[in-house]
Amino acid sequence: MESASRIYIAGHRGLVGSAIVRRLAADGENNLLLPSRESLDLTSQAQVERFFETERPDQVYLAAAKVGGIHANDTYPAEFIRDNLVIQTNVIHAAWKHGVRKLCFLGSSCIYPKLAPQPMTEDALLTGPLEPTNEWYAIAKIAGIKLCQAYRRQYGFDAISLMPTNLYGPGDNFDLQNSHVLPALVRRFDEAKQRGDATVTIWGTGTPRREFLHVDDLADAAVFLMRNYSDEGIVNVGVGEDLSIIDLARLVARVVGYTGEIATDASKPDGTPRKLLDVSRIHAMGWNARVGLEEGVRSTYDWYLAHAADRRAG
Ligand SMILES: NC(=O)C1=CN([C@@H]2O[C@H](COP(=O)(O)OP(=O)(O)OC[C@H]3O[C@@H](n4cnc5c(N)ncnc54)[C@H](OP(=O)(O)O)[C@@H]3O)[C@@H](O)[C@H]2O)C=CC1
Ligand SMILES: C[C@H]1O[C@H](OP(=O)(O)OP(=O)(O)OC[C@H]2O[C@@H](n3cnc4c(=O)[nH]c(N)nc43)[C@H](O)[C@@H]2O)[C@@H](O)[C@@H](O)C1=O
Repeated sequence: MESASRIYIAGHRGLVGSAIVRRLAADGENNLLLPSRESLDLTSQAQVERFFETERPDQVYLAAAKVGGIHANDTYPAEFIRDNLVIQTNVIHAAWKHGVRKLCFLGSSCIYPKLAPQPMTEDALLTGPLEPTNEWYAIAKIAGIKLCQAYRRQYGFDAISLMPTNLYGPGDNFDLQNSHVLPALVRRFDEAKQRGDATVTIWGTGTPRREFLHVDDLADAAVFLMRNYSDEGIVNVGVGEDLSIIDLARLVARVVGYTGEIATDASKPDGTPRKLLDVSRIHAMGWNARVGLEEGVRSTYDWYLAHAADRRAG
């Protein structure tokens, strides 16, 4: 039987979108709208309007965005601010206009000030200057939060905003230049092991601290909040624990089986010194992350190995 709710997952081929599809499918949701990128370019207002008018989704998970790690954010500031502003404005407006019942917007922990007190509570938003390497992306994400809040206040549109910490898992981007640190290190250590390299050099000083959430936990939180939360306040989604980048590198090296040296390269940017979310708000609602970091890195490495041949072919 077809589920009653028509659910559109924007960005369903990406890390987060594909995890939300898996999570909803596991619950028996089989009325998912998954248009191809070729048939629906979300930067085109006309295409977005036509899609919503024709398909009439009931719910929307907005997981389509221009996304990347520290180097990509710093190198393509125009694309990061423009694409994200345009995609989210097109989708949020069309969703409201065509009667969507509920929308989930995904922000990021980088919306908080560079030197926000740790762990960062939701109230830290707009209390200080942003981290320069990703301020373009962060400004777009803050505008997305404000769009959701404004459409709720003026039109009563039920749009909620989640702030995930750094994510990883199956379906991640393993590009050496443009990805986030965790997938980059998985690939770097795996390739170094294959070649028998004596040293792997990671970017920056290794001292910044980051928090990592498995994408299946994020998808679970997004579905949980869509079912149980309806307010304008943003909600942090993380594990509430962080580690230094050098310790992450040691963990990934151990999982991959790389036994050489690990060096640091201080000429590369560190980014924000620490980014740890205060997750007491979502814990108080009854949600907790489940996947431990080592277990998550192991399963991500397995996924990477199973798909490395596809990547080489592509
Ligand atoms: N990854 C992370 O660590 C974090 C991610 N987030 C947020 O989660 C959300 C999803 O990120 P993530 O899954 O990692 O990113 P990915 O890059 O893995 O996926 C992004 C998706 O958006 C789609 N997309 C991009 N531009 C367009 C467009 N113009 N038209 C249609 N589709 C488009 C891509 O399509 P295609 O597959 O065709 O390229 C892809 O499926 C984003 O809002 C991001 O900001 C928040 C915190 C951390
Ligand atoms: C999710 C989040 O992601 C980004 O912020 P970030 O956390 O700084 O990003 P990152 O994962 O790329 O790096 C984390 C740390 O790790 C170090 N590092 C070491 N070696 C590699 C390496 O090989 N690749 C990368 N990418 N980083 C490396 C790197 O120097 C930095 O100190 C933003 O785009 C932001 O917009 C955002 O939302």
